[in-house]
Amino acid sequence: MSESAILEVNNLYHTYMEKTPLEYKALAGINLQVKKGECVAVIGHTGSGKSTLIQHFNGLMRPQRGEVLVDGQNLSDPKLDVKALRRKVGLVFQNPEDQIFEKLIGDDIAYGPLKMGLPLKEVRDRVKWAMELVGLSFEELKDRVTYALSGGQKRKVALAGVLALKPEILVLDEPTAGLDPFSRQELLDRIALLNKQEKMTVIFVSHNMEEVAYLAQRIYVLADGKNLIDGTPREIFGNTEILRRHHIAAPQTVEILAHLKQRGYSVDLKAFERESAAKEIVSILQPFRR
Ligand SMILES: Nc1ncnc2c1ncn2[C@@H]1O[C@H](COP(=O)(O)OP(=O)(O)OP(=O)(O)O)[C@@H](O)[C@H]1O
Repeated sequence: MSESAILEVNNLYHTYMEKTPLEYKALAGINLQVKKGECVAVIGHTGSGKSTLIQHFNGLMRPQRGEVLVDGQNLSDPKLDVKALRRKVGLVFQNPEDQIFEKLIGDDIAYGPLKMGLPLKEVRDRVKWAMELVGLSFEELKDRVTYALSGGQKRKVALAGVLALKPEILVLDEPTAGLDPFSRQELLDRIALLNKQEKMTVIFVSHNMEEVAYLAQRIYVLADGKNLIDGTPREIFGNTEILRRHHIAAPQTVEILAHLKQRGYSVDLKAFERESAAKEIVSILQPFRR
């Protein structure tokens, strides 16, 4: 394990339904390294293996070949303490319904901390902390039933349930899928806060390049269960050749800057962050003449 990596994947393979007519190679030699405190996005076309990969991070799937190391611990170790691993690596599924089991919101979020054997006072404090972190009012919502929640609220409850375990690494599969633009931005801001203020390492899967550009410090691009490329958002989104060759959708700002460049304007394609892109656009406007 390299010194600063909190999570490392070396040459990981996974084949579904092996040795049956439905055999499918979902991962075919993936390598990935995430440093403590980083926010990393995993992108790639549908079926490229993203969800299969991240389910290895908390021991939900075990390596068939290759290895996954979390904080130096090899997840193939037969003596692996899965409970301790799941406290360290919190995985929020694509579909929140898959991880909400209790009738009341407060009970659902308290489930993990109670299973950890924490004292009731600490459980209550954690539930309150996690709910407020994701923007759910503890007093108003703790006794409300989970089945009556909207899709966005369910997503927040599922996230709070994982956060209540205070994981060091937060893994999110399509965190904002199905949310309206306001709730999406709100949740992205909460995730950014967890990464920056709480120093949580964040790994997320997304098809939404605006959200990848907004959150990620580094991006891994997968295709057919293999690594295609990885780099900073500037390296990936600023390289139209890479984007075109690998059919990666670009954030809107990159599209606008690329159109301007095609028309002969001198703009920096790497300036894709909203404020930098706005500056690039303003810089090419003709001076105002009376
Ligand atoms: N339980 C399973 N049994 C058989 N094949 C599976 C199973 N789960 C996934 N696959 C296949 O493995 C491949 C990778 O699936 P995976 O869900 O990891 O892709 P993904 O990149 O997360 O896709 P998406 O972006 O659509 O969520 C897909 O072709 C999928 O059909």
